[in-house]
Amino acid sequence: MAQTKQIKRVLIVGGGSAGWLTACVLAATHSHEVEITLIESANIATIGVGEGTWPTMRNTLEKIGITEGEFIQRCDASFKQGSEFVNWAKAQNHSYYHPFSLPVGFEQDIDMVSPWLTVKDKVDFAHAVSAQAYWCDENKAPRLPSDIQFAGKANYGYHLNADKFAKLLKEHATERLGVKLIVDDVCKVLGDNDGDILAVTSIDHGQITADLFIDCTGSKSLLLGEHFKVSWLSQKHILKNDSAVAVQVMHSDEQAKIASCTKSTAQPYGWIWDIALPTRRGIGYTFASEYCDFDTAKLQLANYITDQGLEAPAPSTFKEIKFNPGFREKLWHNNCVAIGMSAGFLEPLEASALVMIELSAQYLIDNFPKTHSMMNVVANRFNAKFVYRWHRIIDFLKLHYVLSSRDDTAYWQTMRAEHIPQTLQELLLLWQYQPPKHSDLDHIDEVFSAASYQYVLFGMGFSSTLYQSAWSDQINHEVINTLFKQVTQNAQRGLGTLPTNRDLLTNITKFGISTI
Ligand SMILES: Cc1cc2nc3c(=O)[nH]c(=O)nc-3n(C[C@H](O)[C@H](O)[C@H](O)COP(=O)(O)OP(=O)(O)OC[C@H]3O[C@@H](n4cnc5c(N)ncnc54)[C@H](O)[C@@H]3O)c2cc1C
Repeated sequence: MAQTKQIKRVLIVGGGSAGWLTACVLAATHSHEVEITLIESANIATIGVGEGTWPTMRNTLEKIGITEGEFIQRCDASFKQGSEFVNWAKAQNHSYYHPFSLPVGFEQDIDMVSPWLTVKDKVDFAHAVSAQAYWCDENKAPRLPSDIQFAGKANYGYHLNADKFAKLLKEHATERLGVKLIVDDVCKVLGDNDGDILAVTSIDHGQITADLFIDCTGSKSLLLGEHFKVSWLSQKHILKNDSAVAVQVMHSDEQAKIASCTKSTAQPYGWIWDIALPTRRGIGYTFASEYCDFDTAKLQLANYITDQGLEAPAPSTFKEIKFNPGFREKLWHNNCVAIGMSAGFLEPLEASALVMIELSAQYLIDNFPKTHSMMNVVANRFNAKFVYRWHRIIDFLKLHYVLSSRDDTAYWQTMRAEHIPQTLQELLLLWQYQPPKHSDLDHIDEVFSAASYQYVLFGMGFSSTLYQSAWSDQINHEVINTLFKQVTQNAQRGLGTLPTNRDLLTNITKFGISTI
């Protein structure tokens, strides 16, 4: 392709959450300058899981023009305020929150960790620094019925039905944003003389040409993986989970509580996610096949479900999923960029996959290549940024295992002790002397901020006697005590005024959400 050739036609291959989210984001901002086509197969299923989002999804929905009311109603969605981790630090009677809102004082760079350590036996870290922890205890929604769309009393994301979400995005992209849809199977990828992709060949539509190709074909990665042979960097030595069983479970009754955080409960060979939607719960066990087979995992999952007072569904409805945790050595090669599972996937912990799709799509629209020569520069910068991000996600996920004192199986012993990335080892050493702060991480737009590290570190029971001297010498006690008090006052106010997730969602079904 000539270096000055303009990029006018984009072909997105694959219509899962990655394909349709990317199509919407791109079309909402660039449809006047580029023609956007998406090809999806009617025969190859989407992965059909991925039901927890980050708060970034509010911004994404607003940007692409889907109202919050429509999204909630169409996707069977509920409000998510963070994650609860049960029995990760030890095998029994332990839980902590990683809420989405920042710890009080964090934005002002006030160290709340050192003073909290002096009272840590009375209150856990999340409840000391975030009202959101109290609201999660009571399954509260993060917003009032009168709040305008996408606004709330705390930072929040969503739980959703993945199939319904992809359907809504598809409808929005094709009916409102002008994305052209081709339903067909891609059977071949054709290269040109410069090594770029010239076209994909599909069974019924023949050759489909474009200037830029976006590989959203999931773990198949037809373009970047199969055609360009860009290596998959497996991270299984660090994060051993490579399998999952997922199932949909009915609520015990129509008025059952809808938890406002993802509940992640550690198991002998992995962990179980539990996501409550208005009509059902999505529950699954992700585990390491090196230590556990599907039958054992299904049994442990069924036990979890019945322990929750729910009826275990028929064994035939348990969906088996296999994946190889990792990411591609490059995410953008020549005129092809991979977004979604084709680019990478580590494991469901902390729901970092959809947000990587949102970040990739955002980067693409912020730096949309106008010509082929610009594309080379954008590709290099994209690769540097996203390879860095994959490494930081690995660090953060590994942190959850490294800090565990579970000793019940070889799985936990290995996950805790082996193959800890050097960057994480250094941070853990640093944090023995000082609590995590913004400047400990290299980028201003880190996927996981120092606040998230604080929640997980201190939720898991990490402690240091070295911080306390700093607190007693330097910190203004009055300011700190006022901030701690602010948290409990805010928590009490919210407990008195915020509806439960269930009540708010019922209200939204009847009255919608104000858009102005
Ligand atoms: C167990 C598990 C739990 C997860 N939980 C979460 C979570 O809570 N939060 C989160 O953010 N993420 C989660 N994820 C990740 C999330 O599911 C994915 O990132 C997301 O669904 C995007 O998938 P995708 O669109 O890349 O791939 P897919 O959904 O697999 O879509 C691939 C698309 O490519 C099409 N395709 C493939 N081959 C061809 C062909 N030859 N021709 C035409 N089309 C083709 C398919 O038809 C399909 O439309 C989870 C993943 C797993 C495995």
